[in-house]
Amino acid sequence: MSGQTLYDKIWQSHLVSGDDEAALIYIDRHIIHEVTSAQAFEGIELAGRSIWRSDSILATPDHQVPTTEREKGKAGFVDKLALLQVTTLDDNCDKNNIVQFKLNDQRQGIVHVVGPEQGASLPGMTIVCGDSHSSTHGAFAALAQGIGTSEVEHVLASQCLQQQKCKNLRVLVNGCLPLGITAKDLILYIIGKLGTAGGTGYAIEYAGEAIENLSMEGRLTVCNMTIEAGARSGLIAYDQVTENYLHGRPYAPKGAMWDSAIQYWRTLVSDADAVFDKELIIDAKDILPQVTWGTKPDQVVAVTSQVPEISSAKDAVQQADWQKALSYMSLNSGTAISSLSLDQVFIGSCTNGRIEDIREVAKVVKGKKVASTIKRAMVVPGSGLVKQQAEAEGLDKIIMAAGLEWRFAGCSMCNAMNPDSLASGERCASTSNRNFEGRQGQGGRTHLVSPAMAAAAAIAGHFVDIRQVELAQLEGIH
Ligand SMILES: CC(C)[C@H](C(=O)O)[C@@H](O)C(=O)O
Ligand code: SF4
Repeated sequence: MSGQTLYDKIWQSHLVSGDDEAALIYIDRHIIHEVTSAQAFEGIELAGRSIWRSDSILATPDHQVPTTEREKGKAGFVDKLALLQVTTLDDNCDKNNIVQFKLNDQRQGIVHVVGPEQGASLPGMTIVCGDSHSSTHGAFAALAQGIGTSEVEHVLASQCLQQQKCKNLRVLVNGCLPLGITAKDLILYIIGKLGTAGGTGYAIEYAGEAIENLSMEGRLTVCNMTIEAGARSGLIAYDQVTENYLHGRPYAPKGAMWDSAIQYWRTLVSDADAVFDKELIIDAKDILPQVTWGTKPDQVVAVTSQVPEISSAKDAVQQADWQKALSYMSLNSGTAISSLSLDQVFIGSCTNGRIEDIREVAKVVKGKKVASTIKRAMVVPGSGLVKQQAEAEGLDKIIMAAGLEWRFAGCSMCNAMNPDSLASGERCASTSNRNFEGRQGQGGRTHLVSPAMAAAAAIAGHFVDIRQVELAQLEGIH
């Protein structure tokens, strides 16, 4: 018999009953936010049930919170429906003894930034959240996935989830990422290769030298966008990087508990003889800075290339798809990506709202000014603690001196469920994860990029090859 994959190991240790087709798995950690939990709590109440394990739940409001004037608290909400959602989350958490980092708590932030930074997302855990980007937490060698509101209710009531087992897909990234190429470029490149449905039915394990060399933040970025390739879960093996990151975090085990936890965590790797159902092998040195041109995350090219020719699409279906995307994005085939001028720049989200991302941005914009043609460029930390850390390092000052706005934590313009959005027709360089039609505001046009690429675009007013910027910076130092 061959060895087990990391996914198989966690699956097996959480299997309560059933088989691969219809299983019941136990859930260790449940993270909730204001958008997808209200109806679940209501369902529980109507059925006369109670919450099975309140201490497995961590809550924070993120999607609908305004990112300005946080000092006003709830009086800062213009949208009364958004306020009702946040207040309902407060009520549900208070009533059920659920830990919540409320609006004015320094620890508030985007669920997928908060869980990891608190050490609430731990290796070997099954982690769910009523949110599609829950795959993020799999970076800790955990089985993490997004669930729907009815499943949120199921987990609240029973601590279990009904599941069909996934097949195993390994994405092996050999070699080292070249200068200027980040985890974001890597995952956009992978999605470009896999396609938005390439991961459907699979749990993806990312492995190889380039993955091992990523920081925990970078790994979170990679796992975050797994859902954009159609897979619900993305995982990365446990190693020293994972261990160093978790040590001392508020929710991580302490003392003797830590010592025994790491003994178990160190087994959370795929066995050398594990068999994967499918494999994608990538050479890290082939990756250039990525920019999406269309309305799906797999419609992506290198910053050095052009908007593709329709005739190069693989079939008639894709041709029609590309045509539609070009028309929505107001682009012509053959246009150089670097010639696209931008109206707005958004830096933040659960993909790229962590401290390392903000450091990258500060490095690029330091001593420079946002181009006069850019209407607005904003940096939105993924959590209050990221904001606090950035301010302690003086990054906010550098960012504001360059003319970018410095906001309070939340999802912000990632999906515009709050006051931050694009106006119709505006073109935006965004560090978020989705470029769907209307995602950042009705008629808005989104190009997904890395934080450094977004920052460089804010300064230039159009896309530039970050490798040139970084080379110039290096030459400036010598
Ligand atoms: C609001 C929520 C259900 C949604 C999701 O699950 O993805 C959001 O986070 C998003 O990214 O669009
Ligand atoms: S930052 Fe964006 S992708 Fe992440 S949870 Fe919020 S809306 Fe969803």
